[in-house]
Amino acid sequence: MKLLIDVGNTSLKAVLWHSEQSQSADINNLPWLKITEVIYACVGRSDLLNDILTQAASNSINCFEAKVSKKLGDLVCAYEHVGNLGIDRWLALIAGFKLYPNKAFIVVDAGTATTIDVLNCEGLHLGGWILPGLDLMTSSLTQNTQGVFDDGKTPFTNELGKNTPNGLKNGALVATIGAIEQAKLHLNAQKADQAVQIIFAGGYGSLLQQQFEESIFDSLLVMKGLNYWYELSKTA
Ligand SMILES: Nc1ncnc2c1ncn2[C@@H]1O[C@H](COP(=O)(O)OP(=O)(O)OP(=O)(O)O)[C@@H](O)[C@H]1O
Ligand SMILES: CC(C)(CO)[C@@H](O)C(=O)NCCC(=O)O
Ligand SMILES: [K+]
Repeated sequence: MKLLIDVGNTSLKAVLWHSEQSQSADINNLPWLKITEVIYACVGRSDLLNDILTQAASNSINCFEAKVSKKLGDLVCAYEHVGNLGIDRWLALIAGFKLYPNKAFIVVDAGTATTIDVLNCEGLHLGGWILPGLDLMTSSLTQNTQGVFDDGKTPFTNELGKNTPNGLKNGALVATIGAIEQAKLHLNAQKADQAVQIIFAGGYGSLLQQQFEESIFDSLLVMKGLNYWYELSKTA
């Protein structure tokens, strides 16, 4: 089985992958005898990752770090400086492309940051946006103003706010929804007759998914991307 690791800005996630199935991994007690290779991606540095890579090396297990490339199969990256695109964004696009081949889609990864990426039906990444994640949006306001406060229990909804926590939380949610609506315009301009598939991932992905009919949430999107990246890189 493979050990797949996704290091974000807030947390490290690891799963064991075997015969197209994922299984949660206990990073304090990894089954090194059963692991054939480690495939990882990181957008920030991590001591925990370094520790796992050291353990892999002492077990003579090969480790592969996923990197963004200008092309991967039929997928083409929008960035001129591909090394600047977050690897988590590229992996989410790779996974989406495998899930919906020849289909235009938008990937929304909602974690510490919210990223929105647009891919057309030819596999061309048209580009995307980076927004503060929902928590960053609200905390930047509570920390930089006198009067804006959160009560720790108000949910994110798309209603108009009639008190401060409502105004704050719902403002963050609708700003994010509005950005996704803007992303749809970039694909509708290309193909007016086709519905656009939206794929959500990340800690707030499930909440956002509920705002868009016929969209999907896939908590394993980046992990699936790691797995496909490895398969495609081997044959490239
Ligand atoms: N059910 C949930 N599980 C985990 N995180 C959640 C959940 N609901 C909301 N969140 C929020 O999602 C964020 C974490 O998301 P995620 O794990 O995708 O990001 P990350 O890996 O920490 O960050 P990034 O990849 O953007 O650096 C936190 O802001 C957390 O408060
Ligand atoms: C935006 C984040 C932090 C989201 O995890 C990550 O994708 C990243 O560090 N990106 C680098 C900048 C870019 O994607 O243009
Ligand atoms: K992430």
